[in-house]
Amino acid sequence: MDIVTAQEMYEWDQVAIKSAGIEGKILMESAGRAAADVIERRIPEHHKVVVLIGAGNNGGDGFVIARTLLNRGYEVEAWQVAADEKISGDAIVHKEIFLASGYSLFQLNDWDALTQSLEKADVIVDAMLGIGAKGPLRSPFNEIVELVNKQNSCRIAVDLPTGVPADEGIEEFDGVRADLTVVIAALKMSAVVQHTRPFYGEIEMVEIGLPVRKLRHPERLVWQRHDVKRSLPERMTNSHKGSHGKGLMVGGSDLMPGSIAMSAKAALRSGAGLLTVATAKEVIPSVSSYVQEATFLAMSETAGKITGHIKDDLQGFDAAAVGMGLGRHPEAQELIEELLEQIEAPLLIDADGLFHLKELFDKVAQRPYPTILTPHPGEFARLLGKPIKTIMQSPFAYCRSFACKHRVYLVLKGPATIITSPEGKQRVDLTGNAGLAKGGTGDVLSGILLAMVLQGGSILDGISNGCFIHGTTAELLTDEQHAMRDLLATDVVEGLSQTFRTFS
Ligand SMILES: NC(=O)C1=CN([C@@H]2O[C@H](COP(=O)(O)OP(=O)(O)OC[C@H]3O[C@@H](n4cnc5c(N)ncnc54)[C@H](O)[C@@H]3O)[C@@H](O)[C@H]2O)[C@@H](O)CC1
Ligand SMILES: Nc1ncnc2c1ncn2[C@@H]1O[C@H](COP(=O)(O)OP(=O)(O)O)[C@@H](O)[C@H]1O
Ligand SMILES: [K+]
Repeated sequence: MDIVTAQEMYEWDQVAIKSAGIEGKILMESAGRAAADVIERRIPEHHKVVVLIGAGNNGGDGFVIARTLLNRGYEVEAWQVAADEKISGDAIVHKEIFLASGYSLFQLNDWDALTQSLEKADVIVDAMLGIGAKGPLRSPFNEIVELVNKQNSCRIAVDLPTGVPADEGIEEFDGVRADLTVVIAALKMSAVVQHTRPFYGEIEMVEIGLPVRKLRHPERLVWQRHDVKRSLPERMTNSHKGSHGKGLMVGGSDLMPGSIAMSAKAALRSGAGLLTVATAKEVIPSVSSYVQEATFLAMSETAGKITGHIKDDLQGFDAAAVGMGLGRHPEAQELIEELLEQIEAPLLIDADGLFHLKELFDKVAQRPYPTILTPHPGEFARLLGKPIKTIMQSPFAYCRSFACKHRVYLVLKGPATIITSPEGKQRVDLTGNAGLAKGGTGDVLSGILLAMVLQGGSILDGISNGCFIHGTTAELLTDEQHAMRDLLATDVVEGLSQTFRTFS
Protein backbone atom coordinates (compact mmCIF):
# COMPACT_ATOMS: atom_id res chain seq x y z
CA MET A 1 0.00 0.00 0.00
CA ASP A 2 1.67 3.22 -1.19
CA ILE A 3 2.03 6.26 1.04
CA VAL A 4 1.99 9.50 -0.93
CA THR A 5 2.45 13.22 -0.47
CA ALA A 6 -0.18 15.58 -1.88
CA GLN A 7 2.19 16.38 -4.74
CA GLU A 8 2.67 12.70 -5.60
CA MET A 9 -1.11 12.19 -5.53
CA TYR A 10 -1.63 15.07 -7.95
CA GLU A 11 1.00 13.52 -10.24
CA TRP A 12 -0.91 10.24 -10.18
CA ASP A 13 -4.13 12.02 -11.10
CA GLN A 14 -2.34 13.65 -14.03
CA VAL A 15 -1.00 10.30 -15.24
CA ALA A 16 -4.52 8.88 -15.08
CA ILE A 17 -5.98 11.84 -16.92
CA LYS A 18 -3.25 12.54 -19.49
CA SER A 19 -1.56 9.17 -20.13
CA ALA A 20 -4.44 6.78 -19.59
CA GLY A 21 -7.25 9.03 -20.75
CA ILE A 22 -9.35 8.60 -17.62
CA GLU A 23 -11.06 11.93 -17.25
CA GLY A 24 -11.09 13.65 -13.87
CA LYS A 25 -14.87 13.48 -13.66
CA ILE A 26 -14.69 9.69 -14.09
CA LEU A 27 -12.14 9.44 -11.27
CA MET A 28 -14.42 11.57 -9.15
CA GLU A 29 -17.41 9.35 -9.92
CA SER A 30 -15.34 6.29 -8.96
CA ALA A 31 -14.07 7.92 -5.77
CA GLY A 32 -17.51 9.09 -4.70
CA ARG A 33 -19.20 5.76 -5.44
CA ALA A 34 -16.49 3.78 -3.69
CA ALA A 35 -16.79 6.03 -0.64
CA ALA A 36 -20.59 5.69 -0.73
CA ASP A 37 -20.19 1.89 -0.74
CA VAL A 38 -18.07 2.07 2.40
CA ILE A 39 -20.57 4.40 4.10
CA GLU A 40 -23.48 2.16 3.10
CA ARG A 41 -21.76 -0.88 4.60
CA ARG A 42 -21.21 0.95 7.85
CA ILE A 43 -24.58 2.60 8.55
CA PRO A 44 -28.18 1.44 8.83
CA GLU A 45 -30.58 2.69 6.16
CA HIS A 46 -32.75 4.78 8.52
CA HIS A 47 -29.75 6.91 9.59
CA LYS A 48 -29.81 10.60 8.72
CA VAL A 49 -26.80 11.66 6.73
CA VAL A 50 -25.46 15.19 6.24
CA VAL A 51 -22.85 15.61 3.52
CA LEU A 52 -20.72 18.77 3.82
CA ILE A 53 -19.45 19.78 0.39
CA GLY A 54 -16.50 22.11 -0.33
CA ALA A 55 -15.51 23.91 -3.52
CA GLY A 56 -12.75 21.71 -4.95
CA ASN A 57 -12.45 18.08 -5.97
CA ASN A 58 -13.01 16.84 -2.43
CA GLY A 59 -16.34 18.65 -2.61
CA GLY A 60 -16.86 17.00 -6.00
CA ASP A 61 -16.54 13.62 -4.32
CA GLY A 62 -19.16 14.87 -1.85
CA PHE A 63 -21.69 15.58 -4.64
CA VAL A 64 -21.23 12.03 -5.94
CA ILE A 65 -21.57 10.52 -2.44
CA ALA A 66 -24.73 12.49 -1.69
CA ARG A 67 -26.30 11.54 -5.04
CA THR A 68 -25.35 7.87 -4.70
CA LEU A 69 -26.75 7.58 -1.18
CA LEU A 70 -29.95 9.41 -2.21
CA ASN A 71 -30.31 7.06 -5.20
CA ARG A 72 -30.05 4.18 -2.76
CA GLY A 73 -32.81 5.47 -0.52
CA TYR A 74 -30.90 7.15 2.30
CA GLU A 75 -32.15 10.29 3.98
CA VAL A 76 -29.46 12.75 2.99
CA GLU A 77 -29.03 16.50 3.32
CA ALA A 78 -26.33 17.79 0.99
CA TRP A 79 -24.84 21.10 2.17
CA GLN A 80 -22.72 23.15 -0.16
CA VAL A 81 -20.62 25.15 2.28
CA ALA A 82 -18.71 27.18 -0.33
CA ALA A 83 -20.07 30.00 -2.47
CA ASP A 84 -21.46 29.04 -5.91
CA GLU A 85 -18.74 30.93 -7.76
CA LYS A 86 -16.01 29.03 -5.88
CA ILE A 87 -17.14 25.61 -7.09
CA SER A 88 -14.46 24.60 -9.54
CA GLY A 89 -13.28 21.96 -12.01
CA ASP A 90 -14.98 18.59 -12.10
CA ALA A 91 -17.02 19.49 -9.02
CA ILE A 92 -19.09 21.77 -11.31
CA VAL A 93 -19.99 18.76 -13.46
CA HIS A 94 -21.00 16.66 -10.48
CA LYS A 95 -22.98 19.49 -8.94
CA GLU A 96 -24.95 19.70 -12.21
CA ILE A 97 -25.52 15.93 -12.27
CA PHE A 98 -26.67 16.09 -8.65
CA LEU A 99 -29.20 18.84 -9.39
CA ALA A 100 -30.27 17.27 -12.68
CA SER A 101 -30.97 14.02 -10.80
CA GLY A 102 -33.76 15.93 -9.03
CA TYR A 103 -32.05 16.45 -5.71
CA SER A 104 -31.85 19.72 -3.84
CA LEU A 105 -28.93 21.36 -2.24
CA PHE A 106 -28.71 23.33 1.00
CA GLN A 107 -26.59 26.46 0.87
CA LEU A 108 -24.82 28.07 3.76
CA ASN A 109 -27.01 31.20 4.12
CA ASP A 110 -28.23 30.47 7.58
CA TRP A 111 -25.95 29.12 10.29
CA ASP A 112 -28.86 28.13 12.53
CA ALA A 113 -30.20 25.84 9.83
CA LEU A 114 -26.82 24.17 9.39
CA THR A 115 -26.42 23.80 13.14
CA GLN A 116 -29.85 22.17 13.44
CA SER A 117 -29.14 19.90 10.53
CA LEU A 118 -25.84 18.75 12.06
CA GLU A 119 -27.47 18.22 15.44
CA LYS A 120 -30.08 15.91 13.89
CA ALA A 121 -27.56 13.96 11.81
CA ASP A 122 -26.54 10.42 12.71
CA VAL A 123 -23.69 10.62 10.24
CA ILE A 124 -21.74 13.65 9.02
CA VAL A 125 -19.76 13.13 5.84
CA ASP A 126 -16.86 15.57 5.56
CA ALA A 127 -16.20 16.29 1.88
CA MET A 128 -15.06 19.86 2.39
CA LEU A 129 -11.30 19.83 1.85
CA GLY A 130 -8.85 17.13 0.87
CA ILE A 131 -5.26 17.25 -0.24
CA GLY A 132 -5.72 20.78 -1.59
CA ALA A 133 -6.03 22.44 1.82
CA LYS A 134 -3.32 25.05 2.31
CA GLY A 135 -2.52 27.07 5.41
CA PRO A 136 -4.84 27.61 8.35
CA LEU A 137 -8.51 27.02 7.64
CA ARG A 138 -10.34 30.08 6.39
CA SER A 139 -13.92 31.00 7.14
CA PRO A 140 -16.38 29.35 6.98
CA PHE A 141 -14.38 26.08 7.19
CA ASN A 142 -12.77 26.86 10.53
CA GLU A 143 -16.20 27.51 12.11
CA ILE A 144 -17.76 24.46 10.47
CA VAL A 145 -14.94 22.18 11.63
CA GLU A 146 -15.46 23.41 15.17
CA LEU A 147 -19.20 22.83 14.90
CA VAL A 148 -18.75 19.36 13.39
CA ASN A 149 -16.35 18.31 16.13
CA LYS A 150 -18.94 19.26 18.76
CA GLN A 151 -21.54 16.82 17.48
CA ASN A 152 -22.11 13.34 18.82
CA SER A 153 -22.78 12.01 15.33
CA CYS A 154 -20.44 9.61 13.56
CA ARG A 155 -17.97 11.64 11.47
CA ILE A 156 -16.79 10.13 8.20
CA ALA A 157 -14.09 12.03 6.28
CA VAL A 158 -13.47 11.65 2.58
CA ASP A 159 -9.80 11.19 1.65
CA LEU A 160 -8.58 13.09 4.70
CA PRO A 161 -10.25 14.99 7.49
CA THR A 162 -10.77 18.64 6.52
CA GLY A 163 -7.97 20.83 7.84
CA VAL A 164 -5.50 18.01 8.42
CA PRO A 165 -2.46 18.53 6.19
CA ALA A 166 -1.79 15.68 3.76
CA ASP A 167 1.99 15.85 4.28
CA GLU A 168 4.20 15.74 7.33
CA GLY A 169 5.83 18.80 8.86
CA ILE A 170 2.90 21.04 9.73
CA GLU A 171 2.50 21.54 13.44
CA GLU A 172 -0.37 24.00 13.79
CA PHE A 173 -3.71 23.10 12.24
CA ASP A 174 -7.26 22.44 13.19
CA GLY A 175 -9.13 19.56 11.63
CA VAL A 176 -12.22 17.39 11.69
CA ARG A 177 -11.83 14.60 14.21
CA ALA A 178 -13.11 11.72 12.12
CA ASP A 179 -14.32 8.35 13.37
CA LEU A 180 -13.61 6.90 9.96
CA THR A 181 -11.70 8.20 6.95
CA VAL A 182 -12.29 6.75 3.52
CA VAL A 183 -8.88 7.21 1.96
CA ILE A 184 -8.83 7.55 -1.81
CA ALA A 185 -6.32 5.47 -3.82
CA ALA A 186 -3.31 5.77 -1.49
CA LEU A 187 -2.55 6.64 2.11
CA LYS A 188 -1.53 10.24 2.54
CA MET A 189 1.59 10.67 4.63
CA SER A 190 -0.22 12.31 7.54
CA ALA A 191 -2.28 9.14 8.03
CA VAL A 192 0.73 7.50 9.66
CA VAL A 193 2.42 10.47 11.32
CA GLN A 194 2.02 10.53 15.10
CA HIS A 195 0.38 13.95 15.63
CA THR A 196 -1.96 13.80 12.63
CA ARG A 197 -2.92 10.10 12.74
CA PRO A 198 -5.56 10.46 15.50
CA PHE A 199 -7.66 12.82 13.35
CA TYR A 200 -8.30 10.03 10.82
CA GLY A 201 -10.00 7.57 13.16
CA GLU A 202 -10.35 4.19 11.50
CA ILE A 203 -9.00 4.07 7.96
CA GLU A 204 -10.51 2.33 4.97
CA MET A 205 -8.94 2.67 1.56
CA VAL A 206 -10.81 2.61 -1.75
CA GLU A 207 -9.53 1.96 -5.22
CA ILE A 208 -10.70 4.32 -7.98
CA GLY A 209 -9.32 2.77 -11.17
CA LEU A 210 -5.99 4.59 -11.44
CA PRO A 211 -3.69 2.99 -14.03
CA VAL A 212 -1.37 1.36 -11.45
CA ARG A 213 1.25 0.21 -13.93
CA LYS A 214 1.67 3.69 -15.33
CA LEU A 215 2.14 5.37 -11.96
CA ARG A 216 5.51 6.32 -10.54
CA HIS A 217 5.32 4.63 -7.17
CA PRO A 218 7.11 6.50 -4.40
CA GLU A 219 9.57 4.23 -2.59
CA ARG A 220 7.37 4.58 0.49
CA LEU A 221 4.78 1.99 1.43
CA VAL A 222 3.01 0.09 4.19
CA TRP A 223 4.56 -3.36 4.62
CA GLN A 224 1.75 -5.90 4.70
CA ARG A 225 1.15 -9.58 5.28
CA HIS A 226 1.33 -10.46 1.59
CA ASP A 227 4.73 -8.73 1.40
CA VAL A 228 5.98 -10.87 4.28
CA LYS A 229 4.57 -14.04 2.71
CA ARG A 230 6.33 -13.27 -0.53
CA SER A 231 9.72 -12.40 0.95
CA LEU A 232 10.16 -14.54 4.08
CA PRO A 233 12.94 -17.01 3.20
CA GLU A 234 11.78 -20.61 3.07
CA ARG A 235 13.36 -23.21 5.31
CA MET A 236 14.65 -25.92 3.01
CA THR A 237 13.94 -29.52 3.96
CA ASN A 238 17.58 -30.53 3.74
CA SER A 239 19.03 -27.50 5.51
CA HIS A 240 21.33 -27.71 8.54
CA LYS A 241 21.92 -25.27 11.39
CA GLY A 242 24.67 -23.52 9.45
CA SER A 243 22.25 -22.76 6.61
CA HIS A 244 20.31 -20.38 8.83
CA GLY A 245 23.14 -18.18 9.93
CA LYS A 246 25.54 -17.93 12.79
CA GLY A 247 24.78 -14.88 14.90
CA LEU A 248 26.64 -12.95 17.55
CA MET A 249 24.88 -10.92 20.20
CA VAL A 250 26.83 -8.55 22.44
CA GLY A 251 25.35 -6.92 25.53
CA GLY A 252 23.91 -7.53 28.96
CA SER A 253 25.15 -6.34 32.32
CA ASP A 254 24.55 -7.30 35.94
CA LEU A 255 21.58 -4.97 36.32
CA MET A 256 20.12 -5.72 32.89
CA PRO A 257 20.60 -9.40 32.16
CA GLY A 258 17.02 -9.78 30.91
CA SER A 259 17.51 -7.59 27.82
CA ILE A 260 20.09 -9.75 26.13
CA ALA A 261 18.35 -12.91 27.33
CA MET A 262 15.10 -11.92 25.64
CA SER A 263 16.90 -10.78 22.49
CA ALA A 264 18.72 -14.09 22.31
CA LYS A 265 15.63 -16.18 22.81
CA ALA A 266 13.69 -14.10 20.29
CA ALA A 267 16.46 -14.63 17.72
CA LEU A 268 16.38 -18.40 18.23
CA ARG A 269 12.58 -18.49 18.17
CA SER A 270 12.74 -16.58 14.89
CA GLY A 271 14.87 -19.14 13.12
CA ALA A 272 18.53 -18.23 13.75
CA GLY A 273 20.65 -21.34 13.17
CA LEU A 274 23.35 -20.74 15.79
CA LEU A 275 23.69 -17.98 18.32
CA THR A 276 26.62 -16.89 20.48
CA VAL A 277 26.00 -14.43 23.29
CA ALA A 278 28.97 -12.34 24.36
CA THR A 279 28.30 -10.91 27.78
CA ALA A 280 29.86 -10.11 31.15
CA LYS A 281 31.03 -13.27 32.82
CA GLU A 282 28.77 -12.97 35.84
CA VAL A 283 25.72 -12.45 33.63
CA ILE A 284 26.08 -15.76 31.79
CA PRO A 285 24.32 -18.01 34.33
CA SER A 286 21.12 -15.98 34.34
CA VAL A 287 21.02 -15.71 30.54
CA SER A 288 21.91 -19.35 29.94
CA SER A 289 19.15 -20.60 32.21
CA TYR A 290 16.61 -18.76 30.02
CA VAL A 291 18.26 -19.55 26.66
CA GLN A 292 19.74 -22.99 26.80
CA GLU A 293 20.27 -23.20 23.04
CA ALA A 294 22.80 -20.34 22.90
CA THR A 295 26.56 -20.59 23.40
CA PHE A 296 28.50 -17.95 25.31
CA LEU A 297 31.61 -15.82 25.18
CA ALA A 298 32.65 -14.64 28.64
CA MET A 299 33.73 -11.00 28.43
CA SER A 300 35.87 -9.33 31.06
CA GLU A 301 33.91 -6.98 33.24
CA THR A 302 34.14 -4.17 35.73
CA ALA A 303 31.31 -3.70 38.21
CA GLY A 304 29.09 -6.06 36.25
CA LYS A 305 29.55 -4.30 32.89
CA ILE A 306 31.48 -5.46 29.85
CA THR A 307 34.77 -3.60 29.69
CA GLY A 308 37.08 -5.84 27.72
CA HIS A 309 37.48 -6.69 24.06
CA ILE A 310 36.05 -9.66 22.28
CA LYS A 311 39.11 -11.84 22.00
CA ASP A 312 37.46 -14.44 19.85
CA ASP A 313 37.70 -14.50 16.10
CA LEU A 314 34.90 -12.31 14.76
CA GLN A 315 35.17 -13.55 11.19
CA GLY A 316 32.84 -16.53 11.39
CA PHE A 317 29.61 -14.66 12.12
CA ASP A 318 26.97 -13.98 9.49
CA ALA A 319 25.52 -11.04 11.43
CA ALA A 320 25.78 -9.44 14.86
CA ALA A 321 23.70 -7.31 17.20
CA VAL A 322 24.97 -5.13 20.00
CA GLY A 323 23.65 -2.86 22.71
CA MET A 324 20.81 -4.64 24.51
CA GLY A 325 21.34 -4.17 28.26
CA LEU A 326 24.96 -3.17 27.60
CA GLY A 327 25.07 -0.08 29.84
CA ARG A 328 26.26 3.39 28.95
CA HIS A 329 29.73 3.31 30.50
CA PRO A 330 32.56 4.89 28.46
CA GLU A 331 34.14 1.50 27.65
CA ALA A 332 30.99 0.55 25.78
CA GLN A 333 32.01 3.07 23.11
CA GLU A 334 35.28 1.22 22.51
CA LEU A 335 33.41 -2.03 22.20
CA ILE A 336 31.02 -0.61 19.60
CA GLU A 337 33.97 0.86 17.74
CA GLU A 338 35.69 -2.51 17.70
CA LEU A 339 32.60 -4.22 16.35
CA LEU A 340 32.08 -1.55 13.69
CA GLU A 341 35.63 -2.16 12.50
CA GLN A 342 35.86 -5.90 12.83
CA ILE A 343 32.50 -7.48 12.08
CA GLU A 344 32.60 -8.31 8.40
CA ALA A 345 28.86 -8.82 8.22
CA PRO A 346 25.65 -6.91 8.93
CA LEU A 347 25.71 -5.26 12.37
CA LEU A 348 22.59 -4.19 14.25
CA ILE A 349 22.97 -1.56 16.96
CA ASP A 350 20.20 -1.02 19.50
CA ALA A 351 19.51 0.55 22.89
CA ASP A 352 22.70 1.39 24.84
CA GLY A 353 24.70 0.68 21.71
CA LEU A 354 23.16 3.82 20.22
CA PHE A 355 24.18 5.95 23.19
CA HIS A 356 27.75 6.64 22.10
CA LEU A 357 27.15 6.28 18.39
CA LYS A 358 27.19 10.00 17.63
CA GLU A 359 30.94 9.89 18.23
CA LEU A 360 31.28 7.01 15.79
CA PHE A 361 29.33 8.18 12.74
CA ASP A 362 32.51 8.21 10.63
CA LYS A 363 33.15 4.56 11.39
CA VAL A 364 29.56 3.73 10.56
CA ALA A 365 29.69 5.40 7.17
CA GLN A 366 33.03 3.72 6.37
CA ARG A 367 31.75 0.18 6.96
CA PRO A 368 31.56 -1.83 3.76
CA TYR A 369 28.87 -4.01 5.39
CA PRO A 370 25.30 -3.11 6.28
CA THR A 371 24.65 -1.35 9.59
CA ILE A 372 21.17 -1.38 11.09
CA LEU A 373 20.12 1.10 13.78
CA THR A 374 16.90 0.56 15.72
CA PRO A 375 16.20 3.66 17.83
CA HIS A 376 12.95 4.65 19.50
CA PRO A 377 12.12 8.37 19.06
CA GLY A 378 14.11 9.36 22.17
CA GLU A 379 17.22 7.57 20.95
CA PHE A 380 16.81 8.98 17.45
CA ALA A 381 16.43 12.50 18.84
CA ARG A 382 19.71 12.03 20.69
CA LEU A 383 21.46 10.81 17.54
CA LEU A 384 20.19 13.83 15.63
CA GLY A 385 20.61 16.36 18.43
CA LYS A 386 17.07 17.62 17.91
CA PRO A 387 13.92 17.60 20.07
CA ILE A 388 11.69 14.51 19.79
CA LYS A 389 8.72 16.71 18.89
CA THR A 390 10.52 18.24 15.90
CA ILE A 391 11.50 14.84 14.57
CA MET A 392 8.11 13.27 15.06
CA GLN A 393 6.49 16.06 13.05
CA SER A 394 8.55 15.11 9.98
CA PRO A 395 9.67 11.55 10.65
CA PHE A 396 9.86 10.49 7.00
CA ALA A 397 12.16 13.36 6.09
CA TYR A 398 14.42 12.95 9.12
CA CYS A 399 14.69 9.18 8.70
CA ARG A 400 15.46 9.48 5.03
CA SER A 401 18.14 12.12 5.36
CA PHE A 402 19.78 10.33 8.30
CA ALA A 403 19.79 6.90 6.64
CA CYS A 404 21.17 8.28 3.37
CA LYS A 405 23.78 10.47 5.04
CA HIS A 406 25.21 7.76 7.29
CA ARG A 407 24.54 4.86 4.90
CA VAL A 408 22.50 2.88 7.43
CA TYR A 409 19.29 0.94 7.62
CA LEU A 410 17.19 2.80 10.15
CA VAL A 411 14.24 1.40 12.09
CA LEU A 412 12.44 4.24 13.90
CA LYS A 413 10.20 2.36 16.30
CA GLY A 414 6.71 3.32 17.38
CA PRO A 415 3.04 2.64 16.64
CA ALA A 416 3.97 3.35 13.02
CA THR A 417 7.52 2.05 12.69
CA ILE A 418 9.39 3.65 9.78
CA ILE A 419 12.05 1.47 8.15
CA THR A 420 14.47 3.29 5.82
CA SER A 421 17.24 1.89 3.63
CA PRO A 422 20.54 3.68 2.91
CA GLU A 423 19.10 4.49 -0.53
CA GLY A 424 16.10 6.18 1.07
CA LYS A 425 13.45 3.52 0.41
CA GLN A 426 10.86 3.61 3.18
CA ARG A 427 8.45 1.09 4.60
CA VAL A 428 6.00 1.52 7.41
CA ASP A 429 4.96 -1.24 9.76
CA LEU A 430 1.57 -0.53 11.31
CA THR A 431 1.22 -3.76 13.26
CA GLY A 432 1.34 -4.00 17.03
CA ASN A 433 -0.56 -2.29 19.79
CA ALA A 434 -0.10 -0.54 23.11
CA GLY A 435 0.56 -3.92 24.74
CA LEU A 436 4.06 -3.43 23.31
CA ALA A 437 4.50 -0.10 25.11
CA LYS A 438 6.55 -1.80 27.83
CA GLY A 439 10.20 -2.29 28.69
CA GLY A 440 11.83 -5.19 26.90
CA THR A 441 9.77 -5.33 23.74
CA GLY A 442 12.50 -3.47 21.84
CA ASP A 443 15.01 -6.12 22.92
CA VAL A 444 12.71 -8.78 21.55
CA LEU A 445 12.51 -6.87 18.29
CA SER A 446 16.31 -6.72 18.02
CA GLY A 447 16.52 -10.47 18.39
CA ILE A 448 13.90 -11.03 15.73
CA LEU A 449 15.64 -8.61 13.36
CA LEU A 450 19.01 -10.30 13.85
CA ALA A 451 17.44 -13.64 13.02
CA MET A 452 15.78 -12.23 9.90
CA VAL A 453 19.08 -10.80 8.67
CA LEU A 454 20.86 -14.10 9.41
CA GLN A 455 18.46 -16.06 7.26
CA GLY A 456 19.33 -14.27 4.05
CA GLY A 457 17.33 -12.32 1.51
CA SER A 458 17.49 -8.56 1.29
CA ILE A 459 18.24 -6.67 4.51
CA LEU A 460 15.37 -4.27 3.90
CA ASP A 461 12.89 -7.12 3.43
CA GLY A 462 14.30 -8.95 6.45
CA ILE A 463 13.98 -6.07 8.87
CA SER A 464 10.57 -5.11 7.50
CA ASN A 465 9.44 -8.71 8.02
CA GLY A 466 10.88 -8.71 11.54
CA CYS A 467 8.91 -5.59 12.51
CA PHE A 468 5.73 -7.08 11.06
CA ILE A 469 6.23 -10.36 12.91
CA HIS A 470 6.90 -8.59 16.22
CA GLY A 471 3.77 -6.43 15.98
CA THR A 472 1.57 -9.20 14.64
CA THR A 473 2.57 -11.42 17.54
CA ALA A 474 1.37 -8.78 19.99
CA GLU A 475 -1.91 -8.54 18.09
CA LEU A 476 -2.45 -12.30 18.07
CA LEU A 477 -1.67 -12.51 21.78
CA THR A 478 -4.04 -9.70 22.74
CA ASP A 479 -6.76 -11.19 20.50
CA GLU A 480 -6.57 -14.45 22.36
CA GLN A 481 -4.81 -15.11 25.65
CA HIS A 482 -3.73 -11.64 26.86
CA ALA A 483 -4.92 -8.12 27.46
CA MET A 484 -2.73 -5.19 26.40
CA ARG A 485 -2.23 -4.39 30.05
CA ASP A 486 -0.67 -7.69 31.06
CA LEU A 487 1.27 -8.53 27.88
CA LEU A 488 5.00 -8.92 28.59
CA ALA A 489 8.01 -8.93 26.33
CA THR A 490 8.62 -12.58 27.23
CA ASP A 491 5.06 -13.40 26.12
CA VAL A 492 5.94 -11.93 22.73
CA VAL A 493 8.97 -14.23 22.55
CA GLU A 494 6.82 -17.28 23.27
CA GLY A 495 4.04 -16.02 21.00
CA LEU A 496 6.33 -15.98 17.97
CA SER A 497 5.53 -19.64 17.31
CA GLN A 498 1.88 -18.72 16.82
CA THR A 499 2.78 -16.00 14.29
CA PHE A 500 5.21 -18.15 12.30
CA ARG A 501 2.58 -20.88 12.05
CA THR A 502 0.33 -18.42 10.19
CA PHE A 503 3.07 -18.12 7.57
CA SER A 504 3.68 -21.80 7.00
N1 LIG B 1 -8.80 13.99 -10.34
C1 LIG B 1 -8.56 14.29 -9.10
O1 LIG B 1 -7.74 15.17 -8.84
C2 LIG B 1 -9.27 13.56 -8.04
C3 LIG B 1 -9.36 14.16 -6.79
N2 LIG B 1 -10.10 13.64 -5.81
C4 LIG B 1 -10.42 14.41 -4.60
O2 LIG B 1 -9.98 15.71 -4.73
C5 LIG B 1 -9.27 16.13 -3.58
C6 LIG B 1 -8.29 17.18 -3.96
O3 LIG B 1 -9.00 18.18 -4.66
P1 LIG B 1 -8.51 19.69 -4.83
O4 LIG B 1 -7.17 19.72 -5.38
O5 LIG B 1 -9.58 20.39 -5.55
O6 LIG B 1 -8.41 20.20 -3.35
P2 LIG B 1 -9.47 20.28 -2.17
O7 LIG B 1 -10.82 19.86 -2.59
O8 LIG B 1 -8.86 19.63 -1.02
O9 LIG B 1 -9.45 21.81 -1.82
C7 LIG B 1 -9.43 22.84 -2.77
C8 LIG B 1 -10.32 23.96 -2.32
O10 LIG B 1 -10.06 24.31 -0.99
C9 LIG B 1 -9.81 25.70 -0.85
N3 LIG B 1 -8.86 25.85 0.26
C10 LIG B 1 -7.55 25.45 0.28
N4 LIG B 1 -7.00 25.71 1.47
C11 LIG B 1 -7.98 26.27 2.22
C12 LIG B 1 -8.01 26.77 3.55
N5 LIG B 1 -6.96 26.74 4.35
N6 LIG B 1 -9.16 27.27 4.02
C13 LIG B 1 -10.24 27.31 3.25
N7 LIG B 1 -10.28 26.86 1.99
C14 LIG B 1 -9.17 26.36 1.46
C15 LIG B 1 -9.31 26.13 -2.19
O11 LIG B 1 -9.53 27.49 -2.40
C16 LIG B 1 -10.12 25.22 -3.12
O12 LIG B 1 -11.40 25.77 -3.32
C17 LIG B 1 -8.70 14.87 -3.02
O13 LIG B 1 -8.42 14.99 -1.65
C18 LIG B 1 -9.80 13.89 -3.32
O14 LIG B 1 -10.78 13.94 -2.32
C19 LIG B 1 -10.95 12.49 -6.12
O15 LIG B 1 -12.12 13.01 -6.62
C20 LIG B 1 -10.34 11.57 -7.12
C21 LIG B 1 -9.90 12.27 -8.35
N1 LIG C 1 1.51 1.81 21.11
C1 LIG C 1 2.26 0.98 20.38
N2 LIG C 1 1.74 0.39 19.28
C2 LIG C 1 2.49 -0.44 18.53
N3 LIG C 1 3.78 -0.77 18.80
C3 LIG C 1 4.35 -0.22 19.87
C4 LIG C 1 3.63 0.68 20.71
N4 LIG C 1 4.46 1.07 21.70
C5 LIG C 1 5.63 0.45 21.51
N5 LIG C 1 5.58 -0.34 20.41
C6 LIG C 1 6.68 -1.18 19.88
O1 LIG C 1 7.37 -1.76 20.99
C7 LIG C 1 8.78 -1.70 20.82
C8 LIG C 1 9.39 -0.85 21.94
O2 LIG C 1 10.77 -0.73 21.77
P1 LIG C 1 11.67 0.12 22.77
O3 LIG C 1 11.08 1.47 22.97
O4 LIG C 1 13.06 0.02 22.28
O5 LIG C 1 11.50 -0.70 24.11
P2 LIG C 1 12.59 -1.27 25.13
O6 LIG C 1 13.84 -0.46 24.96
O7 LIG C 1 12.01 -1.06 26.46
O8 LIG C 1 12.76 -2.68 24.81
C9 LIG C 1 9.00 -1.16 19.43
O9 LIG C 1 9.08 -2.22 18.51
C10 LIG C 1 7.73 -0.35 19.16
O10 LIG C 1 7.45 -0.24 17.79
K1 LIG D 1 -12.40 15.78 3.65
